[in-house]
Order: sequence, then C-alpha cells, then structure tokens
Amino acid sequence: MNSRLPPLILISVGVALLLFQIYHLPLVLLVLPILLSIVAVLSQYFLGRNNIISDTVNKHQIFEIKSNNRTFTGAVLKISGRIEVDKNNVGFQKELENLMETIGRRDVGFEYYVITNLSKKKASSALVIIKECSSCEDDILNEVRDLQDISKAVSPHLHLEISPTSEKSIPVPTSWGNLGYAKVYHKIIDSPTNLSLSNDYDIELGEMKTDLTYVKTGIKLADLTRHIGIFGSTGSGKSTTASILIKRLYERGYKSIVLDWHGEYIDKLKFLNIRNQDNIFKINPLRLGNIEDIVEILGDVLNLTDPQKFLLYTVLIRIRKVGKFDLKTLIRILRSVDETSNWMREVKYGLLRKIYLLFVGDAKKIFDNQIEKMDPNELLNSVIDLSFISNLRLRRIYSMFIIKIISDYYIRNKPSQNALLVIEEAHNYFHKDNEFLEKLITEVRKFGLGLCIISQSPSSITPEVLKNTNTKIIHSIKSDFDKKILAESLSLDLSLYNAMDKLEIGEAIISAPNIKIPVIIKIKM
Ligand SMILES: Nc1ncnc2c1ncn2[C@@H]1O[C@H](COP(=O)(O)OP(=O)(O)OP(=O)(O)O)[C@@H](O)[C@H]1O
Repeated sequence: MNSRLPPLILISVGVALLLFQIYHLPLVLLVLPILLSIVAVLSQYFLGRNNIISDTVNKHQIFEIKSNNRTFTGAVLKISGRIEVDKNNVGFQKELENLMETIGRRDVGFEYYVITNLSKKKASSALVIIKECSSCEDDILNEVRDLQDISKAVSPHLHLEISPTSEKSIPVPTSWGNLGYAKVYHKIIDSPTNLSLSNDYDIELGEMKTDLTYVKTGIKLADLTRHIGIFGSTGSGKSTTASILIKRLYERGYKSIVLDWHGEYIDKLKFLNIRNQDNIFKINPLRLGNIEDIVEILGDVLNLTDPQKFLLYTVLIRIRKVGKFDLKTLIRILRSVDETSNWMREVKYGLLRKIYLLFVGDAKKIFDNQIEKMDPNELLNSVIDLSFISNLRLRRIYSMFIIKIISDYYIRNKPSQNALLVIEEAHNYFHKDNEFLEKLITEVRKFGLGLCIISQSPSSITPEVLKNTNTKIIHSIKSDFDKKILAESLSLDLSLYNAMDKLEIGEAIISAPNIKIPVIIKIKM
C-alpha cells in the first residue's frame, strides 16, 4: 500500500474538523473532504500502479507481460555454439554477426534483443523476441521456428533453443549457452540489397548466401569448355569440390578424366575406372601425334636447351622415317649423330643424359615400345593415379602425354559430347610458358574438351592460363600473393578480398559466366 496514504487522510480529516469548529458548518461538509481525500489518494495509488508491469505469465515457455493495458508476448532463445568433432576453428562471432544482421532486417512486428549475461565468470547469450499481442502463442512459436531456420542457414554452428523464463520477472538470462562471448554491435544495417542473383545453372554445386537464406546455385554445362579453375590452400576443399562436380557430370552422362597427382580421388570417385599401378595405361611416346608437341613436352620437363630440342626433333623425324618406334632405336639414332665438333658432342651427350629418365625406374612400367595404338576411350571416365610414379619429372611427362592423347582425340574426332579433363596440382604443368599447354587451353574448347585446373598456388600458374579459366571457384586462400593475383583476375571488391582467407572449409567465392558478380557459396557434398 502507498505509504503516503495515512498521513494524507489524517491531514484531510484535521483540516475538515478545524473548518467545522470555526464556521459551524453542516456535518456533510466534514465528511465530503474526507471522502474526496481518500478517493484522490486511492486513485493516485491505482493510476501509479498502472505505470509498471502488472503481470508476467509464462505459458509453455512463452512469456506475456501486461503493462499500461498493453500486452507483450515473447520468448527467450538460448544461443549456444555447436562445435563439431572434426572442426575446432568455427567462427562463432562471425556467425553471430551474420545472424544479427539477418534478423535485424526482419520486419514482421517483432522486437529483438540479444542479451549477454556476464556472471559467475561465464558469458552467455540469448535472443529475446517480443511482440505486442495477446493470446498469440502461435505467432511466437512460428517466429521461433523461422528464426531457427534462418540460424541454420546463416550461422550453422549456432543453435537457438527456446528456454524457460521465470514467472514473475522480465526474462534476464542466467546461464544460457556455451558461447564464449558475444559482442552486440551497434550497427546500422543497410536496407536489404536487391541483388538479382542469377540462378540459371545445370550442375548444382551448392548454396549462395542471400539476405535471408541460402539459394541453390551452380554452373552451366555450356561453360565447361570455357575451363574451370579451383583454387585454395591445402585442406580448404578443392578436391571435394572437384569430386562433386565430376559426380554431378557423371550423373548427367558427361565424361571426366582425372589426372590425380597425389592419388586422392580414388576413394572419392569409386564410380570411375581407376588407373593405378595395377592397371597402368601404357604409352609409347614415339607414337604420340605430332613431333613438335613431344619435343615441347620433353623440352619443358627435362629443361632441354634449344640445340638439344633441335637434335631431338631431327632424331624423332628419322625414327618416323625408319618406322621403328622404340626407345632403343632412338638411342641408336642419337648415338650415330656425327660428333663433328665439341659443341655437337656436348649437345648430343647432354640430350642422352637427360632423356635417360625415359628408360629407367618407373618409366619401364609406364612406357611400352610394343604398343602401336593407344585408345583414348580407355581413359574417358577414369581416375589416373599418378602417385606411384616417384620421379616427379617422369610423373609430369607421363601426365602431359596423357593430356596430349586426350586432346588429340577431341581435336581429331570432335565427339558430340563434351568432357572434362581435371588436372590436379596444376602448377606442376602450367608454371611457365609452354606452347603445347597454351595451345591446349585456347584450342580444345572448340572441340568440346573442358579443363578443370586445380591448384593451391594460383600465383605459380601463368597469367595466360589463369585468364582462360572462365569459371573460378576460390576456396580459402592464405597467401597474400595468391589472394592478390586472384582478386585482380576477378576484380573482387574489398569485402570479398578480405573474406578470401576467412572462408570455412567447403565455402568458396565463385565467379562464373552465369553468375553476374562473384558470390560466396557453400559447396554441398
Ligand atoms: N564442401 C564441403 N563440406 C564439408 N566438408 C568438406 C567440404 N569440402 C571439403 N570438406 C572436408 O575438408 C577436408 C579437406 O577437403 P579436401 O581434401 O577436399 O581439401 P583440398 O583443398 O583438396 O586439400 P589438399 O590440397 O590437401 O588436397 C576433407 O575432410 C573434406 O571432407
């Protein structure tokens, strides 16, 4: 009860008695002011009481607050961070910011508060939602479900769970959640961007983030032959992305050939033929198409000097004339070259020393002089495991010969259906100018062969090759130099540039002819 009430009544009664004594007034005039005083005091008491919260009820974890004849209904959602067993570096703070930004743009009649409780040496956060309405439990539960869906999309590691509130108080969280800390920024949120994101794709790759949720996206089949580049630091998700792409192509009846530098696709692409050391695709290097390309490939990998390249060229022409396509004949012809000068002797023995690699060790497993015809069809829809070839130069020569066999097949036969040649650790091939590879990347597109170039070191790939990959999928990349090269090649804005090293595993910036501006997508396994 109001503590001022008794003295006021006493004063009123005293004044009335005084007036009664002085003016001999009728009794009614004594009672009237007393009654008026009591009414005034009581009305003040009751009106005053109406200014504070009159009641808080809690129905099925939904609270209701009545104040000044208005009713507010809401719920408290505990925010907790979910750490997955194999991921310990989850960006909770970034996800919380995403969530707040997204919720801040909602306009469905709710007020939202993020409350961070700091007590018992522990910080924890909760999202309080309130709407002015009564008997609207369903509205509140619907909003809770919507918020949980939004959270799943924009902050996959944060979990919103409705939690009980105390019956008689405005909800103030006590020990909610296991989130380390939560900063609630005073941020002015831009009005929702009206980005007209193109969603015209044939091969689904994942989902891109929009204002409120994620939208599925991918690439067009027609863009396969305009070549694809997949870049990212080790473990960022490159080979998983490539495998998803290959699998989706396979399901559509498209063929892929994977040059698997480290043998990491065998388990991922079990539905393709596996070409490994038990099932080697053998090559006769001397029967490979035009001589210029063979000289270019060997010259590049074996670091042949120009005179050595020329000598090799003349020897290969003589082999064709002789019609004996074996490496022994090559050595015999090379040995028979006149040593007319010291210079010639040096060139000849220098070349012999370098091509020695083609006759020893693993070369004996991968090259076969007896083979007359190599059937490229045996390579389509295959993973070619290169990891058993221990000499890296020999590994490069073998895989470049395979590239040659496949590209020659496409150029000559122009098969009706496009295919994708996936080149892992592409910096091992495209690190310096090489006429054969440059010709390859500019020409094969016309014949239905697309290249998918994968590398953790895009700065080691020649600018010409980088420029020729029209679709780029960039996973998290740490090196500033690599970031700069890619950002320049895509004209990335500052926010995407800054995001490049913060992308989570499986997230990537994608730029493709069917997607108007580069966006971040989450590749879906
Ligand atoms: N989109 C994704 N969704 C979920 N997990 C993923 C995704 N992409 C990759 N991962 C996981 O991340 C790990 C590394 O992926 P992946 O091997 O594809 O990376 P990488 O960039 O090819 O690595 P490296 O350069 O070492 O070959 C794997 O355990 C894989 O399962």
